[in-house]
Amino acid sequence: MTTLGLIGYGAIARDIVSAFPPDAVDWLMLLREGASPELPANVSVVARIEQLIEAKPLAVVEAASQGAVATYIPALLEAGIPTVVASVGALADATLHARIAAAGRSGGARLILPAGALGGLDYLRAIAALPDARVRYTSRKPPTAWEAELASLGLSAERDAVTLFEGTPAEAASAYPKNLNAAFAVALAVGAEKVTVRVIADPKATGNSHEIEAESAAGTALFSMVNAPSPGNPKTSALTALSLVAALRDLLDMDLLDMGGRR
Ligand SMILES: NC(=O)C1=CN([C@@H]2O[C@H](COP(=O)(O)OP(=O)(O)OC[C@H]3O[C@@H](n4cnc5c(N)ncnc54)[C@H](OP(=O)(O)O)[C@@H]3O)[C@@H](O)[C@H]2O)C=CC1
Ligand SMILES: O=C([O-])CC(=O)C(=O)O
Repeated sequence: MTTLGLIGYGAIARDIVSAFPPDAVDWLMLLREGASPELPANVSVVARIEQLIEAKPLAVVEAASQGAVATYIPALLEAGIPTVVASVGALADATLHARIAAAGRSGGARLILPAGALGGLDYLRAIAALPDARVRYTSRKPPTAWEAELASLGLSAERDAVTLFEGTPAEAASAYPKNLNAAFAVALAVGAEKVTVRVIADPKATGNSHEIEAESAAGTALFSMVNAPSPGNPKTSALTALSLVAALRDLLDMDLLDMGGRR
C-alpha cells in the first residue's frame, strides 16, 4: 500500500481518488474543519497539516484553492514531501512564490506544476528563451461557469459573448482564483511579461475552451483545447484531474502501484 496525501475533496480530488485502484493507495485527506463528505474506505481524514506530515506520504496533491497553496505547501516542501499543485495561480503572488521555492530547496522536495487544463506548455517553455516571444491566452467558458461574476456585474451572457477581463496573467489568476489558474500556468511556462490574457463568457462555448496563440522568431503556433467540464464543477475541465494523475504517476514511478492494466 502506498500512502498519498490530498488537500481538498472537490471535483478534481474525487476524480483523482477514483483513478487509482482502492487496494493500492491509502489516501490521507486534509479537509476544512467541519467538512464531512462521504468518503471511500481507503480515504481517511486528517484535521491538521502536522498530522499529514507525520504520516510521511510519498506525495501530496493540492486540489483545493489558491489559499490552500499558501497555507500548506511551504510546510509540506520543508518537510521533504513532494507536492503536486492544481491551484498554480497562487504563484502569481511573488512573495509566496519565493517562499515556496525556498521551502523546496530547504526540504529537498519537488514542487510539481502540472499542465492542468492545458496542453502545449512544452512549446511555450522552449520559446521562453526568445526575447521577442509573445503569447495571447484566451479562456472561453459558458455563462454557467461565470454565474456569480456576471451577476455581480449586472451582466448576462445568455445571447452574446461578454469579455470579462483583459490583462496580465497575475491579475487574471488573482481576480479569478477558481477559473484562471491556467493563465498563470502559461505565464510560468513562457514568462509572465510575454503573456496577455482574455476571459470570455460565451453562450456558444460547448466546453471550457482554452486558446494559446504564440508568435516568436521560432514561428507561430495555435493551441486550442475544448475541454469537457468536470461533472462535479462546471468551472473545471475534466482534463485537469487526468493531468494531475499523470503527474503523480510520473513522480512516483508508477511501477510502485499496480494500475491494474489502466496505465
Ligand atoms: N491548473 C489548472 O489548470 C486548473 C486548476 N484548478 C484549480 O484546482 C482547484 C480545485 O478545483 P476543483 O476540484 O474543481 O474545486 P472544487 O470547488 O470542486 O473543490 C475544492 C474543494 O477544496 C476545498 N478547499 C478549498 N480550500 C481549502 C482549504 N484551505 N483547506 C481544505 N479544503 C479546502 C473546498 O471546500 P469549500 O467548498 O468549503 O471551499 C472544496 O471542497 C481550484 O483551486 C481550481 O481553481 C481547476 C481547474 C484547472
Ligand atoms: O479547468 C479549466 O478549464 C481552467 C480553470 O478552471 C482554471 O484555470 O482554474
